[in-house]
Amino acid sequence: MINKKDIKNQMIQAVKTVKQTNPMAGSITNSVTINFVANAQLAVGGSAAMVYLPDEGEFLAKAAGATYINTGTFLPIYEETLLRTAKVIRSLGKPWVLDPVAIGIGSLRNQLLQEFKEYKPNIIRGNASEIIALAGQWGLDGGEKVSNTRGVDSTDSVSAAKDAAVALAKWTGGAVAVSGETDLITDGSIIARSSGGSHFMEKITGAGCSLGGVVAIYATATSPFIAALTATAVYNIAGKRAGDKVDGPASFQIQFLDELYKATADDIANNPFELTEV
Ligand SMILES: Nc1ncnc2c1ncn2[C@@H]1O[C@H](COP(=O)(O)OP(=O)(O)O)[C@@H](O)[C@H]1O
Ligand SMILES: Cc1ncsc1CCOP(=O)(O)O
Ligand SMILES: [Mg+2]
Repeated sequence: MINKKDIKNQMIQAVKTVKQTNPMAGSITNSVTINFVANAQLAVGGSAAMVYLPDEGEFLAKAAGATYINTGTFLPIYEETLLRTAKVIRSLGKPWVLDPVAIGIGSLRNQLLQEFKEYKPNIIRGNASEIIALAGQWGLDGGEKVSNTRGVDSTDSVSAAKDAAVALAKWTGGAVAVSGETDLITDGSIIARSSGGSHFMEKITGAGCSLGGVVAIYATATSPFIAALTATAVYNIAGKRAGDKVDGPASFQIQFLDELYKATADDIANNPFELTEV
């Protein structure tokens, strides 16, 4: 039986722990939004560190409470960096978040995303098209073998990605977060739908990437499902508040970081979400 009150209490605990302990999550992420990812992680109370090289990825995997891997832009060195980092994470049993940005573009990205199937990321975060494409590439229910991703933006609805998200969560034993106007988070048996945010989130680059980085910060302090739900909730409340105050994307980006910083544990747990069983 799902207990919403218990879930809210766990969210509150996760937010407070992060604000009190300033946990570090390491990131290997794309060069487009790397600065925004770090700023968002700091705004919620975490500590950020970004690297590109193999031994530095291994170092952060050991030093950090969780790791964020985002496949948005590739360099040849990533073949070595991503696999060596993932091996260390797995050997230590630490949580990590995969954001399969731009799945379907290029051979190295697709080869590494295939190899990650056996590394079972604790949290997979992506937009609907990326989640459907990853489930398809991994041969799981709800996926499409031919990726509909047009680049980095989604061409599918969040509800169309439900079966793919559930299948991915069952495969990893962790959680999956699908972003969009209403976000869907699942651990394979419970589905949470979190609402809020702003249409301006589609008009800035890095809303999704930075959400993934913030999921990694909360994953240092709580379970994959609560981490994904808490990060999604803070994005929805901060996005709503920022969107109500501004009239364009540039000021939205600035205001959004302020609202991420200002959101309290109660604000975040009280952002609307619905729970159902799979
Ligand atoms: N139309 C929208 N209305 C409200 N929030 C949105 C909307 N589109 C995206 N978001 C929010 O923006 C963040 C990033 O989601 P999304 O744009 O789907 O990711 P990506 O940037 O990876 O494609 C999430 O917090 C999501 O809830
Ligand atoms: C535009 C772009 N190109 C490669 S990665 C990237 C950023 C994608 O960011 P997000 O998925 O958060 O919109
Ligand atoms: Mg994205």
